[in-house]
Amino acid sequence: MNTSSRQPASAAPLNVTGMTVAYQKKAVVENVSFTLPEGKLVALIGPNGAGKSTLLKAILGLVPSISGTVGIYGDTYKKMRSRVGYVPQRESVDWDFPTDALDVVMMGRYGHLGWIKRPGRKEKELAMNTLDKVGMADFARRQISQLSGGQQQRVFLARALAQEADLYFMDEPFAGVDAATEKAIIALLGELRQAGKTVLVVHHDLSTVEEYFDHVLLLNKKLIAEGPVQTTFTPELLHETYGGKLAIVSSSGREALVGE
Ligand SMILES: Nc1ncnc2c1ncn2[C@@H]1O[C@H](COP(=O)(O)OP(=O)(O)OP(=O)(O)O)[C@@H](O)[C@H]1O
Repeated sequence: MNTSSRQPASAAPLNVTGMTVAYQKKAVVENVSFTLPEGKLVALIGPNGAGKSTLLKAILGLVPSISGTVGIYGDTYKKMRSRVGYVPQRESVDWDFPTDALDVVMMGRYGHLGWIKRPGRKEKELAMNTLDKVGMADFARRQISQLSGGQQQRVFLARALAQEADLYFMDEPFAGVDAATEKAIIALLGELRQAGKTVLVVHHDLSTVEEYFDHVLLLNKKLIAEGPVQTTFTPELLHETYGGKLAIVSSSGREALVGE
C-alpha cells in the first residue's frame, strides 16, 4: 500500500513553533509555540494589543512573520487551505462591498470548486442550508451593508461552515452581538466540536471561558501558558497574562474574572 502522500493520522490540527511577528521592527508576537489538540474548542485570550489577531493572521500567512513554522495536519497551510476556515474580525471586513449574504456564503465554497468552476445548484443549496443554520435564510438576498452587526457575524459564520473545514479560526465572533446571536454561535461551536472539528477563537469575555471552551491559550506578546481550561485558566496565570489590568469580581457567589 502506498501511503507516502498521506498524513499520519496523529498529525495535530495546528502546530506552531517559534512564531515571531513584528510591525515596523517592533515584535508584537514573540517566539510563540503551541500545538492544538483535535476536536477541541480553544480560546485565545490576552489583553488588548497582546497580539492575538496578529498571531492568527501570521498563521494564515496574512501578515509576514520574522520566524516560525506552521504545521496544519502535518503540512503547510498552503497545502491544507481547504481544511481551514477563517472568520475575521468584523471591523476588518469591507461591509460596503456590493454583495448579498448568499454570495458571501458561496465564497466559502470556492476552495472546493477551484476558480474556474462556477457554483451550481448544489453549492447554492448548501449555502442556503448554512444560512438557515445560523437563522439567516430570510436574508439571503439582502446586501451585507444592510445587515445589523450580529447578522453580519452570522453570515460570516455561515460562510465558514459552508467551507466544511476541519480547523477553524474565529477572531472575536462574540464581539458586539446580542444574546440570541451569542447563543446561536455557541450552539454552532458545540456542533463543530461534536463533529470532531478544532476551533481557535479569539475571546474577550473571561466570565464565559470556562463555560464555552475546553482549552485555553494565554497570550501577552509571549505565550504565557496553554492547556486545558481546568488547569490553565487559573487566577495566577491570568494575573501573569493581564498584569494589573485584571479585576476579580464576585458573580452569583462564584468568582468570575473580568478582563479590561
Ligand atoms: N498593521 C499594523 N501596523 C502596525 N502595528 C500594528 C498593526 N496591527 C496591529 N498592530 C499593533 O500590534 C499589536 C498587536 O495587535 P493585535 O491586533 O494583534 O492585538 P490583539 O491582541 O488582537 O488586540 P485586541 O484585543 O485589542 O483586538 C498592537 O500593539 C497593535 O497596535
